[in-house]
Amino acid sequence: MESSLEFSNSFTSVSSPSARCRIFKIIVIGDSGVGKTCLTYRFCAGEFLDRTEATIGVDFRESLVEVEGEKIKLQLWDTAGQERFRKSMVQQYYRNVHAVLFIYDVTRPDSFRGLPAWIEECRRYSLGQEITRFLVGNKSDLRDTCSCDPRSIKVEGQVTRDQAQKFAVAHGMILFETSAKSLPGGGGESGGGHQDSVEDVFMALASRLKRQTRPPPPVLNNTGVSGSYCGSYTGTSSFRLPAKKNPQKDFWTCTC
Ligand SMILES: Nc1nc2c(ncn2[C@@H]2O[C@H](COP(=O)(O)OP(=O)(O)OP(=O)(O)O)[C@@H](O)[C@H]2O)c(=O)[nH]1
Repeated sequence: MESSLEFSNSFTSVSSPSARCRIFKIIVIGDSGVGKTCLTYRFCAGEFLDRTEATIGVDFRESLVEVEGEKIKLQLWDTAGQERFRKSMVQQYYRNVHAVLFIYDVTRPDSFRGLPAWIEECRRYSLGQEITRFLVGNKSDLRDTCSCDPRSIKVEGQVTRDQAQKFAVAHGMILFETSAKSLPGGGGESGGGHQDSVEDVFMALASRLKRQTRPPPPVLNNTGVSGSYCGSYTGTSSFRLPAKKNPQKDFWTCTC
């Protein structure tokens, strides 16, 4: 059967013949509706995506960032939270991953309680604590304002930073609380607690990945677009994975 590659993009591409960059594959996972699409879109497109539909399969976004003079490409795999939209694709998600972002919604404890299942799924695909893992509580703009110290008071119906921090430590993750909706610089403090910007989260991730000394596993070029889009761009795009397997290529570095 021929590959059924569907690809549409909204990249703005500035070619840069001499630039070399490392590419890191990051999968973004968590329950449906926690804001995976909004977070990745916010980082890549710089704005809040007002209307979203449940992701089917995977959406694919990329952003080229610069960390201490080195260009790094973050390839974000925004995966479907709903089981029925994941199914046959799951194996592809977990191949050659450099980092995992576990997302929950700070206003939905059920999405926090769902995290062990996502960790277990990662473990089944051999992604353990040796992989860079960030825990991201999203929708902090919706956190109830409370004059009390949010680290010690459990706000009914919400996941406190303290709970999340304990979970993060127990699972070798770094915790961020953020909002895909908040305006940059608007509301750094939410409910008396600290709120990270979406940019902070992804730049911290890029920094962390940059420091990786050993070459990460190669990124599978499922889309066939990585090579052709190596350059200076950020963008957002969706694709369906090919129906048949593509040969793996080493995209540890690319010459644009
Ligand atoms: N207030 C607020 N709403 C948000 C935020 N992030 C996402 N949302 C809303 O939450 C809903 C779900 O967001 P999505 O980004 O589609 O969630 P998802 O995790 O990608 O969902 P699936 O694709 O089903 O896995 C949408 O209505 C968004 O507008 C946020 O930071 N703050």
